[in-house]
Amino acid sequence: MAPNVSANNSSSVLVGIDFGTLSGRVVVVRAADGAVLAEAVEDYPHAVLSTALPGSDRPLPPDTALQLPEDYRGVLRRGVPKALAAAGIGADRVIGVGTDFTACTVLPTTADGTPLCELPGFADRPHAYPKLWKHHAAQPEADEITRVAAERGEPWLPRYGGRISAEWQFAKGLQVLREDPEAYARADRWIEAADWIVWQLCGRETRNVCTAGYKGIHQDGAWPSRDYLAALDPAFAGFADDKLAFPLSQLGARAGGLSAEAAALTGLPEGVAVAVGNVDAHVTAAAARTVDPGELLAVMGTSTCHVLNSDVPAEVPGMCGVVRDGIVPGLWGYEAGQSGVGDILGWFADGFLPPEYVRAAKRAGTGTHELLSRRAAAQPVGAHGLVALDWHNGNRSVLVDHSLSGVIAGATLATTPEDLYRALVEATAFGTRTIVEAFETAGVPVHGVTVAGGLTRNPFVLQVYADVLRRPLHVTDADQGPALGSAIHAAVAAGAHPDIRAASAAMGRVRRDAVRPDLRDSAGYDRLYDVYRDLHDHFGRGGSDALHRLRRIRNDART
Ligand SMILES: Nc1ncnc2c1ncn2[C@@H]1O[C@H](COP(=O)(O)OP(=O)(O)O)[C@@H](O)[C@H]1O
Ligand SMILES: O=C(CO)[C@H](O)[C@H](O)COP(=O)(O)O
Repeated sequence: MAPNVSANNSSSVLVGIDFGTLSGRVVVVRAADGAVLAEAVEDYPHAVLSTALPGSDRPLPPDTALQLPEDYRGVLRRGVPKALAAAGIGADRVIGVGTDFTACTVLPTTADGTPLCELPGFADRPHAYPKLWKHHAAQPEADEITRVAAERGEPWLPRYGGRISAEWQFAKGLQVLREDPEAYARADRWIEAADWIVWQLCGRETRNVCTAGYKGIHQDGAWPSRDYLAALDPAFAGFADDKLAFPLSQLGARAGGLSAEAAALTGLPEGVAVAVGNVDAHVTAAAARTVDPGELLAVMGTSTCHVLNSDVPAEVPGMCGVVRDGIVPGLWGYEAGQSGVGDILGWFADGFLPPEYVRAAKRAGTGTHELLSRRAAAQPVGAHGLVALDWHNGNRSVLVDHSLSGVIAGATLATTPEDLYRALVEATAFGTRTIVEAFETAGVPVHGVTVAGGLTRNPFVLQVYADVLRRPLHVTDADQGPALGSAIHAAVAAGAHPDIRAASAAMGRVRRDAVRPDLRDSAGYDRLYDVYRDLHDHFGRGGSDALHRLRRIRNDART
């Protein structure tokens, strides 16, 4: 039964669910003003499958990153009731639910949405599982997709900065065709997890303009032509028509009502509005109030996504994509990104510290990130004599090459862990500066920079970014920015606010100018950034193919 709470009732609440890389986060939010009444985090029991499938000891190939659909359902089954209980409110006050997902996280399903990996006989086939956004094993297919598109002068290629990423739908789909043609043939649908989860909630398939545009190659109302796909592989000709095609829904629209099955799973009332699916970064623009042209949002977590609206389409070399209505209906939405940010810091802080650092952090009652940040912050800019390249998870923008890897230049016998940590933080900030400059150089103005995501909890990281960018940073005032954004979209789908802009103004939360640059430090960072640019172009633009050779040597040795 639909609840008896009207859309504009002051007691109405929304549920927003953010499906992240390792967990799902659920928030319960007041429709009137966006106040977060409660939140719950539900870890995925199987996290990321990168070494073996559950119950198997057969090693997965390098750069594989898979997940389990049942872990996503667990967030609905356990996370939603937990958040409702923590809010201490009756489920009958909920008028809508909105979701966002990492992307491109994509899975093969049957015509009724059953994931292939759940069919008898498919549990031991890696290509039957959802491929997480950071599954980078489809780089050869991505290179081929780009090369053939460039040769044929496909008109959509400049909308993707001139290169199609290994992370996106077509590269991953072509990899399945090449490596497991039976699984490819059995998949009736190839669907973003962002749309699959909405299917689980309202019992019918929908497809959103955001993932279709950025992660699929849907531009100006069309998918890539059959001719183009056949030029990649005759067996791939029907990929878009057969497995992707579906009428696209605008962001903020109502995908349907919550089904009886999903109501039983979540404890939410049957029939409440379910918002159209969305991507974690793009949905956060509503929470961060960055829905107007020129307001760049950097969602800084495991990776960083940069999203930005503009009145005009432009060709920005190395961006992920520009999509009409891709963030907010009526504007051109741009996306760029860095595939590793928090993950690079975590890789170092969790794996490479001498025991005395771990003990010192324990004694101080903090984590290793806090200890390293405090020690690194005490240094003058440049005192470590280091510059790093932030490519430990490949380069998403502006080089679009996931065969690249990390570099640290300048290490000596005097280099300390806090020096290295600082150099890695700076490298990620330089990566963001490279992206901001690419937008501006291409004629897409960046008036302001807002940051969101888990890394905003680290004041040292924020200060480095403000100094490197020479700009004040606005900081999203919500612990779970994407989940709040999803709740805002749910409010629009439920009719509590007329559109995303109005809902963002009423429910979004941001601290303007929360971090100001120290321009003396900016001058020091400019000198380091010059070195970063040199190394970036040397290793990333053909000066040396050392990183590609190392990747080949690694893959040969492992196979
Ligand atoms: N204090 C910290 N400073 C910098 N990075 C951190 C800190 N704590 C955790 N991280 C990193 O932040 C990332 C998690 O970010 P978060 O936004 O919470 O998740 P997600 O990107 O999955 O949404 C991890 O990669 C982790 O290594
Ligand atoms: O590319 C994306 C969005 O377009 C991914 O969802 C994102 O990079 C992964 O997000 P997170 O770092 O927050 O886990």
